[in-house]
Amino acid sequence: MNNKAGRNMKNDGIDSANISALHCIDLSSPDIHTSVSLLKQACLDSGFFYVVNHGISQEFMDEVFAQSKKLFDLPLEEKMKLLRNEKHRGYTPSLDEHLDPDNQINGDYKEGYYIGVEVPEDDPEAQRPFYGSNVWPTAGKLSDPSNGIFGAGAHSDYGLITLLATDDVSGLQICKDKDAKPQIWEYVPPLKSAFVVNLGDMLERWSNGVFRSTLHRVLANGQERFSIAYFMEPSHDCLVECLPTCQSKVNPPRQKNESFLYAKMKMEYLGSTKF
Ligand SMILES: O=C(O)CCC(=O)C(=O)O
Ligand SMILES: [Fe+2]
Repeated sequence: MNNKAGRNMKNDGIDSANISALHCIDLSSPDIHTSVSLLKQACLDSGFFYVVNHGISQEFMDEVFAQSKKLFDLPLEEKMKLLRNEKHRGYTPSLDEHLDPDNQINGDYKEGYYIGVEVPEDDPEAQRPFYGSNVWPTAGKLSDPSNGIFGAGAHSDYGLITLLATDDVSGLQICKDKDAKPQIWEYVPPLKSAFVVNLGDMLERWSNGVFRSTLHRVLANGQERFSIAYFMEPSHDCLVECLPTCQSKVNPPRQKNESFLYAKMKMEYLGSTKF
């Protein structure tokens, strides 16, 4: 994903909002008990946390970001040859996506490039929604929330877990209480070599609302910004049913059991089924 903007600010633009203090899970730590308790606390609190020492080398990540920059630096007409298909794979130009229509005048200013599990065109699986072949191969705006201009509008991710790698430009914000008035947005600052991890709606649903899928958005601060998100999801047939440890007589399951595909399509097309 690429957020471009036309002018540089004199700082990184993060002085006007709170900064979120997220837990950092060190996968190389021998102290599993502490890691597990930090992880649980993060899942209960906001569903957002950092992961470090995850085994993916900085050199590899630098190379992935360099390739991403090369792709987004191509002239628009070249990128349009990779335009997203009906399976949501491929290039999404600036303003193509509209993650928060209630609060956005235009679409998201970000550009995107979506790929998923590669399924050959002649494979029966390729006919299923969201499955299929991948599409292979600027001066922008400063965000202005009061005028509905965002790099990416407010949304929560609908899958299980999202792993997000970003460059060192700030932009991601979370809102832990979506019903608060006014909403309070906190920056999640980039942390070198870490992935930002966040839980999606399906995990919130699985845990009967115990684990949190938190609203987030991206503000463009005047600098070019690159991020790469990996959305982890169960198979389409997987039944999303409330975990036994997350229900009781006084706290019965709040959602019906549904296949992941059905629940996902409902969220996509009929609006959110979040608690
Ligand atoms: O670019 C970012 O920091 C967040 C992207 C995001 O929220 C998403 O792709 O779902
Ligand atoms: Fe997201």
